[in-house]
Amino acid sequence: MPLLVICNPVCGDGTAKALFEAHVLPLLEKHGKGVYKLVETTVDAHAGIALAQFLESTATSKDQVNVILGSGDGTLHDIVNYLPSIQLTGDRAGKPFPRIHFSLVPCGTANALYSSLFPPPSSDVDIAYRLQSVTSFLESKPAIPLSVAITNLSSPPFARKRPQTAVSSVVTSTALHASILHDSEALRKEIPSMERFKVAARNNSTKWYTSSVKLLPAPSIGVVEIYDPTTKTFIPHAESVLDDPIVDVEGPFAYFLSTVNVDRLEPQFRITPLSRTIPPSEATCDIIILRPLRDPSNDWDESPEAREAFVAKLWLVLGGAYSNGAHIDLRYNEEGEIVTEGDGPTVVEYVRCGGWEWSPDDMDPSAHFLCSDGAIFHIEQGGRAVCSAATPQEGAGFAVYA
Ligand SMILES: Nc1ncnc2c1ncn2[C@@H]1O[C@H](COP(=O)(O)OP(=O)(O)OP(=O)(O)O)[C@@H](O)[C@H]1O
Repeated sequence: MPLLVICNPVCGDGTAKALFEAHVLPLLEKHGKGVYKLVETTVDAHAGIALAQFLESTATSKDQVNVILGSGDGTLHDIVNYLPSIQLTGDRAGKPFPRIHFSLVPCGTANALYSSLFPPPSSDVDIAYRLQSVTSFLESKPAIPLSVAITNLSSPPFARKRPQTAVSSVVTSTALHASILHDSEALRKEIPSMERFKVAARNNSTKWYTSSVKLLPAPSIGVVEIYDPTTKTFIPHAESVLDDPIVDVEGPFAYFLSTVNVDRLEPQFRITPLSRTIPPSEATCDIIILRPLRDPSNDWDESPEAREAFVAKLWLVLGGAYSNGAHIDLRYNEEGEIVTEGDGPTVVEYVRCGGWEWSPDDMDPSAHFLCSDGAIFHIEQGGRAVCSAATPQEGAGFAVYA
């Protein structure tokens, strides 16, 4: 079975190539795994094109295809977006794509998927930690199918345009997370370090995002589920029943972030922790929603003062994600203080469902950003984003050694 190695030399701290030369390639050789082709990506989005060319040049192979991928999440994103958008030519023309099995070597900045599959013991990780997915491949362990979240960004009906599609294997977000990713890119020249994310977060901390949201059930469950901190389980959402399962959620929103496959976006930032501790039985989106007007101390007040007052609560929630996902159990007391006990309203709504729709208010430009695995998209005026989770069929799609 031919083996393709793809390495992004510019991801993370730029040491992927050295890591491959010193450790990954010798390990493959030691196990008799001849590398059919070694690709160092030379430009943005190169990985998907290289994999498509590889598939076309190995058309006789009926087996699954194995790829060793040295990168962060963005390079995987390039692949999962490019392949479904093309038709293979040559001997593969008209034939279905084979299943593609990835062995991940974490070389990026955040490595959300890898650190979700292999939670790091501490912030200091050694070579053995980084070679676990390759080792699983070498030990012929089964690969886990990757779910994807497919988001269609549609224009207003009168525009008569095809929707734009974004495929995520990690995160799809709007509101604060999308704004941080958007603004930090603009700050890259001025602040090349990771500090730019902190600056972008501070600059956006008082923003609330106006949008209408619909939560859609996963087909086999039939209703939208919500996490209940009392029972520590997902229960049917109070507004979702089998014959009327769609839940309408009104903003404003401070945070709206949806994941597939991962419980964290960085090694210690467990934003959707239950995707690991209560794994879903089918492809679902785990969504964290923070709506400031749920705060009992807020009397439907959207003034600048109310937004300023909420910032400390926002940081408490995000701090909880850094404390092993503790934010999902936080509640408000009657005074609107955030507490860890009692039976007050939960601070975040942690939803598990089949998909969602985000229809931003035309008057709120910041609500029009959407982030798909770090790539930023813009929802047109009058348009909306519709996201649904999907799992590949047997023998197709993407899988990863874990
Ligand atoms: N030679 C190259 N020059 C410039 N960009 C590249 C090159 N090769 C790949 N890229 C781009 O680099 C981007 C970032 O890669 P990736 O996300 O894998 O690393 P990261 O951002 O450091 O990690 P993470 O996503 O885990 O935070 C990808 O979008 C990819 O298209």
